[in-house]
Amino acid sequence: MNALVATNRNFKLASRLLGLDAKLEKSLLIPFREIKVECTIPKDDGTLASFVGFRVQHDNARGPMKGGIRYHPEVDPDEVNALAQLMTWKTAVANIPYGGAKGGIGCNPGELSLSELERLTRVFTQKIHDLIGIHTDVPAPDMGTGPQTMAWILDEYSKFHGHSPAVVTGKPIHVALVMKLVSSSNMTILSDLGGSLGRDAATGRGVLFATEALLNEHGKTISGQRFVIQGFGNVGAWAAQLISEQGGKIIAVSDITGAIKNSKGIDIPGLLKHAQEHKGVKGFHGGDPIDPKSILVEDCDILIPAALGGVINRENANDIKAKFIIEAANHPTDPEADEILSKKGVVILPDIFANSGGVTNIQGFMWDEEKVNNELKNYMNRGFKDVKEMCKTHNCDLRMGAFTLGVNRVARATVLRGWEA
Ligand SMILES: NC(=O)C1=CN([C@@H]2O[C@H](COP(=O)(O)OP(=O)(O)OC[C@H]3O[C@@H](n4cnc5c(N)ncnc54)[C@H](OP(=O)(O)O)[C@@H]3O)[C@@H](O)[C@H]2O)C=CC1
Ligand SMILES: O=C(O)CCC(=O)C(=O)O
Repeated sequence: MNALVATNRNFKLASRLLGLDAKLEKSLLIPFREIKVECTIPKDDGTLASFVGFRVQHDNARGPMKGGIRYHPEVDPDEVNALAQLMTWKTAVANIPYGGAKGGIGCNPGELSLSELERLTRVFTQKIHDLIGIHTDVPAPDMGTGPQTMAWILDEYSKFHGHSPAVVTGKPIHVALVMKLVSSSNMTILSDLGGSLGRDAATGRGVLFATEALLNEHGKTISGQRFVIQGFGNVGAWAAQLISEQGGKIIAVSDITGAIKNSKGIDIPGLLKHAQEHKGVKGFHGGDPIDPKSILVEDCDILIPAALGGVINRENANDIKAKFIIEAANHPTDPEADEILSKKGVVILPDIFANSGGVTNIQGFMWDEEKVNNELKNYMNRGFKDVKEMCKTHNCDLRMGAFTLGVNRVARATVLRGWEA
């Protein structure tokens, strides 16, 4: 199902549960602004390459819009629209004073050199710089982008507006981190560009805290549970590392290069090293290769999709064996799959809560990492309690609990601000 159709459907279900006025519903659904720009760059060999970049600013009733920028071949306007809308509900679920936005460029970052990626990022920033900013819209990393991308945006934006470190979040902590030469274990507290300690791990750490909160409610702990993770990038790899540190057994992992399985539990630090050295999980000797297409239906307790959207759908929902699905990716589950899984008794922790750790990690105080992580845990626990409260009020599942929570908060802010021209 098209990502926007699916997201709109969930929004409308929540709107009906809340009894929102039809005109308010319509106003919440239409994005504040949609930007589409042409980005042409000279490639390293002197030829030209053209790409299309998008930024959809969905809603700013609760504060400046906020959301990642994705570099991926499948980026399309409907998907960016859906992801922007999800950001609006996500920031509201997290109860932070931000709205929602999302951006992306249709490109394959793996096929571009570092200098080509830098040129592309700078051209994109030139095209959108007057529409983003600390009080309007604050980008961050998403699939295919990271701290280095944010540093280039900061630099390009600052040429037009003066030094503006707060125009993006997810900035590098230290140049060595950008170059991926250090890991969190020996992370320095130097912050060359004002990056927040813990942001790199924040989404994965939020996934850990969200999983703990859910399991706790079911009388379980992370320790001893069998996990399968699709995607071994920023979110998937951090989630894997942190979950395995808590005694969770990661039995299968996949990325674009392939998938590996080890029923006794994969050595995650070993896999991280391998993936860095070989640009992917393929060829790791600590497990057996399996068909990446089967990763979502592997026998496990907890499935964590941490890559693309729409991967859990009516084609595979019936075959899923996990008892819990933690949506680290954005909109990994189609509404049709939601229905099938609900009938099977599978509990789904929805994206707009489960992966909100990244966007929650905004602070300008240069807190130490322990303080950042403690605050994140508090936010995630509070969020889970709030979502459960809405489930009780509206007699609904966790996805609708999160949607009604987010939509209600945004609707209230919208009504309070009014429409007078
Ligand atoms: N970064 C963040 O802070 C946040 C991200 N998210 C969401 O989490 C998800 C992952 O984002 P992030 O970790 O940042 O992205 P990354 O680009 O860092 O990692 C994505 C991972 O998914 C893998 N992948 C891509 N396509 C496939 C596929 N078809 N099958 C299996 N694996 C695949 C990639 O493989 P390879 O590297 O080999 O291409 C990579 O391992 C996205 O849905 C994103 O929107 C949500 C909240 C915040
Ligand atoms: O940190 C942010 O602003 C948003 C991260 C993001 O894109 C997401 O949560 O999907």
